[in-house]
Amino acid sequence: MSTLAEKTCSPCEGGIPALDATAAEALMAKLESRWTLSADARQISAQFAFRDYFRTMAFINAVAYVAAQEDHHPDISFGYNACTITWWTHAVDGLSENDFICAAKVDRLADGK
Ligand SMILES: C[C@H](O)[C@H](O)[C@H]1CNC2=NC(N)=NC(=O)C2=N1
Repeated sequence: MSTLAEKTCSPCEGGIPALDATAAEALMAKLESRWTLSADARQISAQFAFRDYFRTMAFINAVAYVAAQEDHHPDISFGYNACTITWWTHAVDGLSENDFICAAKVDRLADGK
């Protein structure tokens, strides 16, 4: 669906502004509809449901692999058969394009594309 998934994260150590709500909303349109933008436009998150604990953990490990490759790391919460992935860029205390690149890569993982 998205060429965002073909991009690579840029190292981010701050010094740039976070995306504003308008820019974040424009990038949201490139992600699958499972993603929601927080009310303050500083985070995006999505929930993923699975049949069992093993499948949930397998997906989380795949996301962790993407995070390690991109050097950009999500917050992840999980239970027996679901997990929530939240992306934000600590260095800018809000969203950067990196978050959307990683979310698009997670969409690709989840949808087998
Ligand atoms: C240099 C490197 O890009 C930074 O330390 C990265 C590591 N992973 C990161 N992950 C997230 N989510 N936000 C960051 O600001 C961040 N910084």
